[in-house]
Amino acid sequence: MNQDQLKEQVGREAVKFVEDGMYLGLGTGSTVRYMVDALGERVANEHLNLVCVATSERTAQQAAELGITVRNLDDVDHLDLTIDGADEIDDNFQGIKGGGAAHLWEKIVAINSTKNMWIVDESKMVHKLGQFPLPLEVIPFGSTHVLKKLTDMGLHPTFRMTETGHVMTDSENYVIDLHLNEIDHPHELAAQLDGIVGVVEHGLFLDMVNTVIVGRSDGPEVLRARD
Ligand SMILES: O=C(CO)[C@H](O)[C@H](O)COP(=O)(O)O
Repeated sequence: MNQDQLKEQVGREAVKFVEDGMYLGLGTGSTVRYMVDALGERVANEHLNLVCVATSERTAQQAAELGITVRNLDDVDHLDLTIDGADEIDDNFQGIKGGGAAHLWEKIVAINSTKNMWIVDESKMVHKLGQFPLPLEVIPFGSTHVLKKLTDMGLHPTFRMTETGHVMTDSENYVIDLHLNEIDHPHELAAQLDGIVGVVEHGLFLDMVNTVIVGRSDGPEVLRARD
């Protein structure tokens, strides 16, 4: 099975956990895209009553086009479950997210969700975080000074760019990626990054996920991370 097939496999597996009446958070990314397609099929075929909150404009649009009810986070009082992708998950179920520049909204939705599930192909499972560049969402105003500070801290930052300029998030902020190779102490790094004025949010998602579904050639593996 290739990577796309594994992503589709976990996307389809994840929607089996969705129950009628749920308030559901929808993540962002290519794996989530398959999940939302599968969710749309269930909504259409089984007439499920769901209320969904999306973590990006992209996901909101896809879901709405499939006839899934999408509301703003501020218009719901709770979320039962959020299903999202991830860029890396380590042996302790700590994660890096933000490859799709959506980690700010993803983290806000995640912390307001009773349960969180991540769906990944097996290439995302690592022993130690850090091979994947760690994304930060930063306020454009003064961001070159934030970049310099991060450089001085030895964190090897680069702005995430397109051919035409800065990658912009849905909140119209920039993204800086930290090229770290290895993150020995994720909690300490998270605390350091939380203290930098101008950094809105980082892509370390620590102690957050309850269930991980890993796509493997011999079938999806469901891992329980925490209650
Ligand atoms: O954090 C994310 C977006 O900000 C995504 O969940 C993450 O990048 C995984 O994406 P994909 O499923 O396309 O590999």
